[in-house]
Amino acid sequence: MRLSSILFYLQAELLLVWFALALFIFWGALWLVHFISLAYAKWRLYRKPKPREGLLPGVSVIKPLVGVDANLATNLETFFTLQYPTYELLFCVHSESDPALMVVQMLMNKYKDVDARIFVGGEQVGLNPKINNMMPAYSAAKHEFVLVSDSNIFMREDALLDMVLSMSDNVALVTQTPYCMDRKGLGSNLEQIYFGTSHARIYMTGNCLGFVCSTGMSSLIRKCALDDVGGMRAFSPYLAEDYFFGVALAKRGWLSVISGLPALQNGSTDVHRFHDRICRWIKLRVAMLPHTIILEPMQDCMMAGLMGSWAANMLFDWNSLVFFLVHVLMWMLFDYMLICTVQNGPLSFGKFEFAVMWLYRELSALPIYIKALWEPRIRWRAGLFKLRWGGLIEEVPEKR
Ligand SMILES: CCCCCCCC/C=C\CCCCCCCC(=O)N[C@@H](CO)[C@H](O)/C=C/CCCCCCCCCCCCC
Ligand SMILES: O=c1ccn([C@@H]2O[C@H](COP(=O)(O)OP(=O)(O)O[C@H]3OC[C@@H](O)[C@H](O)[C@H]3O)[C@@H](O)[C@H]2O)c(=O)[nH]1
Repeated sequence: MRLSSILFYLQAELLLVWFALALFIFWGALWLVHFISLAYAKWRLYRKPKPREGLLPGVSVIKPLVGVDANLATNLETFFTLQYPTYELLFCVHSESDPALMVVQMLMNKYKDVDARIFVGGEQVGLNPKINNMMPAYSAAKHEFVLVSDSNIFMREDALLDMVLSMSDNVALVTQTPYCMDRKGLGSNLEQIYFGTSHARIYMTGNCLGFVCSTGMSSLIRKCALDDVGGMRAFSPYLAEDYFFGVALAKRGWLSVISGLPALQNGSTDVHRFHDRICRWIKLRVAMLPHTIILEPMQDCMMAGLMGSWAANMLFDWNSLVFFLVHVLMWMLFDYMLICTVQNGPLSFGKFEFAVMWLYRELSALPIYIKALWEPRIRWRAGLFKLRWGGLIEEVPEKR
């Protein structure tokens, strides 16, 4: 063999070793994320908030609604029975014909002494339909804090108090960590496992390390701080208004924190709808934060296992199959500990069912990710959208 060929092979080998080392360090960092998320969840979730001196501030609760599902009445009723001294409920629907209106009216008749109003038709301030829907309520909100709460949220009686008590003087945004109520059905269980494991891991670590990752299904906002960055209307060019609230507030030096109680999503769902929603969220993240195009699939269990086992084999000659299997088993164990912490009580499914559904979710993560990249258009309720890099919305006209 010629000297130049030997040198070429040596250089290629060295490059591979460096590449393997980088992957191995990344794999190690993912385990650090596991530890941080578990420790942070144990520290922050379900801890008793410190009582506040003086009067509790008033809260305007904005409920954007579109249509009805089997649990809507139950979920909305929990807002009429909140244990909190001063709050108003502001229900928003796009049109007079929305069936959610009847549900709200029925509840308003049942709880006549709760301060509640309905806003119909929204205000067209931009392309984000949720913002358009909420705009009249936001303009009419009379309290110092605004709680944006999606239609599928079930509130424990003490949840609003818990959120307000998490709001200190330097904080402008308190989000409830997205999680789920115990529900029956494969779709609901998969959703609960996703939010209690993969999502919670990043949400806990992101919040612990001060990254903006606000998922706004249940978020308490200091109204003067949001007004200071342009009010709600300023975020109508974005589909992921919740994330951009967090970014804008952080730029002004405000902190975002999580509350002690997680958000209890209690909409009716199935496997198909769950996948669609995850797919839609991936499209949002890819447009807003292009670096997640590579990072996101790499931080999933299976992909991380493949990378780690190849790197460990390359660097230390360890058996790849054994490494991969131990990796998956340990990852599942850490995820189980995390979901138990977020649940703070027994799960509604057994350990074996957890293992099977967790495996299915992890194995489907990459195909769902590829599907999301394959079709960049986003269907959200009645609208069809496309996002430009940076997260700005482009409306896509429906084909007739
Ligand atoms: C060495 C470890 C590297 C880990 C990098 C992780 C990169 C992000 C990968 C996956 C994202 C997972 C999902 C996070 C939850 C987002 C849920 C969501 O999409 N919500 C949208 C709808 O409500 C919302 O509009 C968007 C919110 C923005 C999410 C931003 C996610 C970035 C989080 C960064 C945290 C990094 C923590 C690890 C640091 C070592
Ligand atoms: O056209 C719409 C669509 C949705 N909405 C409302 O927006 C809320 C969230 O809608 P969905 O439950 O369909 O969607 P998601 O749970 O995936 O929302 C999530 O992702 C997109 C972000 O903008 C949201 O803030 C976030 O909660 C609901 O309360 C829904 O009623 C509208 O008011 N109008």
